[in-house]
Amino acid sequence: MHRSAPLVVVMGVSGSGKTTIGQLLAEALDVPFEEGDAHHPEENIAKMASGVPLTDEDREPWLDILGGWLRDNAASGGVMSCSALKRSYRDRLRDSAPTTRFLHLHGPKELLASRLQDRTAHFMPPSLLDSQLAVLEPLAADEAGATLTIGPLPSVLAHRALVVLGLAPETG
Ligand SMILES: Nc1ncnc2c1ncn2[C@@H]1O[C@H](COP(=O)(O)OP(=O)(O)OP(=O)(O)O)[C@@H](O)[C@H]1O
Ligand SMILES: O=C(O)[C@H](O)[C@@H](O)[C@H](O)[C@H](O)CO
Repeated sequence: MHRSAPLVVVMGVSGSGKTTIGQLLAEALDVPFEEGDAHHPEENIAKMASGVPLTDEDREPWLDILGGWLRDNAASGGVMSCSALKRSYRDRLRDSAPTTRFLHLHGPKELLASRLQDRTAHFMPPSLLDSQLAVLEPLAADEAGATLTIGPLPSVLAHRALVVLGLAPETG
């Protein structure tokens, strides 16, 4: 059976595990992984590091760069981490790459906060979690993709991701 190349954006608020799960998923699919945060303009990183949330305008040029990466990798496949907090942001990415599927990593605030507290040497301060959660528009039923709750181990989540996204190897 013909299947189009897997093109996945792992989305969610800060600390939800986008990078961790995205890397494992890319490995399992044997496609490149791209860290969305690596494409933020320096001003965006400085803003977040100083404890100020990004605005729609701050995110626009960044989303366009990420959309370009998705477009360039649509034929061969890829996995990218990107918070993609709002529906309008995801629409913007889909405009560039219509076959994009989203994996939304979703979890309780307490768990997210404890992960951010434990994580050192990262520009994103735990204090921005509230603003991330306030802005988040969960993946809607009409958007291609799936949502996973983040409690289990990364390897378990990556395996579940393959299944819920319909990307697990066919059997039989
Ligand atoms: N399923 C998991 N179980 C336990 N710890 C996890 C899990 N997923 C991620 N972590 C840990 O939680 C922290 C946040 O994970 P990660 O950096 O992957 O999240 P992120 O969504 O990419 O964050 P950000 O967007 O802020 O960069 C890391 O220290 C990571 O090791
Ligand atoms: O849209 C945003 O506000 C940003 O992409 C953030 O989500 C961070 O870059 C990321 O979570 C790093 O911690």
